[in-house]
Amino acid sequence: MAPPKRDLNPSGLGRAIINRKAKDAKRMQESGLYVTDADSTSRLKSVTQEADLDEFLNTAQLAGTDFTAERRNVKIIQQSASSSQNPYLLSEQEEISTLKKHRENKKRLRVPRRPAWTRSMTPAELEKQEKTAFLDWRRGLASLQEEDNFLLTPFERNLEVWRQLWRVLERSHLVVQIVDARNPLRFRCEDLEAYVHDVEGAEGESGTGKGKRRCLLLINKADLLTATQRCLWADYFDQQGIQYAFFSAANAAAIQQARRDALLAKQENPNDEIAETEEGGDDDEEDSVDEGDESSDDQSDEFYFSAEEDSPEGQDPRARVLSVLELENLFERMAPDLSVFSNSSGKSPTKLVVGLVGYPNVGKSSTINSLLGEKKVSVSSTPGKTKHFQTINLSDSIMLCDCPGLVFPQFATTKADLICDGVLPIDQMKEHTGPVALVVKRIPKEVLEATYGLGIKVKGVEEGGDGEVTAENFLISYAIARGYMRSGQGNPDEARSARYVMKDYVNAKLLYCHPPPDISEATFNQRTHELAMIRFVDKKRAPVTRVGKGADTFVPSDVLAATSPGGDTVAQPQGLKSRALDQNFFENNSTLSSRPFVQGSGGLDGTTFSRMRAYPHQNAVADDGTAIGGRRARLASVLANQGGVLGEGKKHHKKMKRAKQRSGKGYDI
Ligand SMILES: Nc1nc2c(ncn2[C@@H]2O[C@H](COP(=O)(O)OP(=O)(O)OP(=O)(O)O)[C@@H](O)[C@H]2O)c(=O)[nH]1
Repeated sequence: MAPPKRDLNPSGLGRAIINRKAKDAKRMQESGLYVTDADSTSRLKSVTQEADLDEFLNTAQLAGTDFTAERRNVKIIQQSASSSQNPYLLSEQEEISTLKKHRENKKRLRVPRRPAWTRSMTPAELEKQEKTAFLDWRRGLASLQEEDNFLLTPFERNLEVWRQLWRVLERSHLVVQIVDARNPLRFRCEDLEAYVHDVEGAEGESGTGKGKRRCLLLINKADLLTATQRCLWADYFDQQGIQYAFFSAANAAAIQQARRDALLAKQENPNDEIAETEEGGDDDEEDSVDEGDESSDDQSDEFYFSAEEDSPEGQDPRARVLSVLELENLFERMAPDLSVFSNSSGKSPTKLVVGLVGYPNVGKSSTINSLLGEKKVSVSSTPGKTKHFQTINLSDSIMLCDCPGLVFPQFATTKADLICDGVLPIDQMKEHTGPVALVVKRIPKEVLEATYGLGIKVKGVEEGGDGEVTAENFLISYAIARGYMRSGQGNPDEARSARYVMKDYVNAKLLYCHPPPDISEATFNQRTHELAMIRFVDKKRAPVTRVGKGADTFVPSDVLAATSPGGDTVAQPQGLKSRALDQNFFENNSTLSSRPFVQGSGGLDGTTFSRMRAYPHQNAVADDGTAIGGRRARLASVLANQGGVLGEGKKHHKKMKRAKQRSGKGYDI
């Protein structure tokens, strides 16, 4: 008898393992991780946050040696004792002591230096030397983080990106550090300025220009500051002996666009008189819009302040927002003598090279585009768009050198702060209460309400609150006004709302500017908030508000809210009458309490709202509180549409049997 045939099932375990291995290898190749000889594009991927395993493997790879892994000790993070204090933020006292520690340890934060090299070195030797120096640098920062418990910015961890910076610095004669005007000190890297003075010449021209390079701090997005704020910053930078200039790439681009439009109109109607706009004119009027400009959903492209330009502060030349021509002239004025950069054969550079460096998203590409007067460098609101340094001829005498955006190693107080500054990406935000708590602390309630057309209910002392807006009650009001509900019980989706709010904050729709040290935050931002109120004065308010979290605390606006003189519906503290009304409503309509409140006319067909009818695909909760889903939910939705009732179990619905009808007599209905 022939032996039984072996089962040659091609989809067996062996094949599954092979497939999985092939897939994993492909994924790793595509992600640029776990490969030792990656191509140039994946090597240039900016790495600012690494998972523990990635960090471990990358360190091992940089070291190029054997390693032993040590299990880390578990750290227990204690929550703050005070209940009103957000555990993800620092208390006032903690913040003071943390900032003091930062000042004391400032010198330990360094930009990685390119090790000295000679032409006689082989590429392999050079590579090894750079990797070793880089690894030492990373070890120093790791000790700051782990042994001294400092929180650092998610600094760039890819050696290849730092190499780009080294090349830009070597080529440049003037290094322009671009910072965001809303928080210049967050984005200014002091050690970079120190490094610029140590940089040797390019391409092995050792010694050329060492100590001769110049630095300029370009405060971009200056349209977001008032003239008074710019003056206060000017005072601070003057005291510190820092060379600075205010610029607004957005304003410059808007002026250029207006000029192009005017030219186009002139070409179409040659007989029309068109007022010329002077580039680099003496007044700031041209780069301004009316304060009461129509509010829009994306205000990041607009520029804000104009009225103050006529004030004494507006006349202060130090606070002036430079035009494109003025900036170009400033580059030339600040340029060092180029003959000191002459190479070994005595040849001096013919063009001034201006290096532009800074954090991602501070507006380097926008600044270059405005200098060029046309789109040459792609601009994006996603940080890290510029990947490779580029050189661009600005004129016969100036060449620009654009560096990829780099997160420098700097101290931070909390992760929430880093999200607010746009340094940590919002889409990867895992905890939203900290950043939003900072937003509600920085932006007054009236401004939040005016910006979004909301009425935010705050808890008074008798309700267990402190009368201040919390992240939670702001997000709930926002979610309800926008209709952002979580599937399931229909509770407000705070996490989703937080993402939108944080994007508005980072894009300056919710505007807050950090003051120079020792200046009160509230005083510094007072005018900014007043202007925001003017901008959003006509915004309509949402007619719904809430008093607490969860379906059982949702109440219709007409029960809780009082109508303001302007006709808007705003929340008022609950009076006795309202409380009695509430009690009556919830106690006598207990079945209603498990239903979400929906603004407008009840159900989709104008009748009472039924989640089954509105969202038959979603999980639902039966009256007894048990979850119903899948087939049962679908069935329930059909029944609800037919006016039927969901029974106890499956059996009851097998056939629509005629059930015994009760007269209702004997029941107390
Ligand atoms: N309000 C205002 N927004 C600006 C200004 N300059 C740039 N922005 C905005 O800031 C964002 C980032 O601008 P980019 O020019 O792409 O920034 P970048 O520094 O080149 O970014 P990377 O390519 O990531 O390094 C964009 O949304 C710009 O519209 C400005 O002067 N004022």
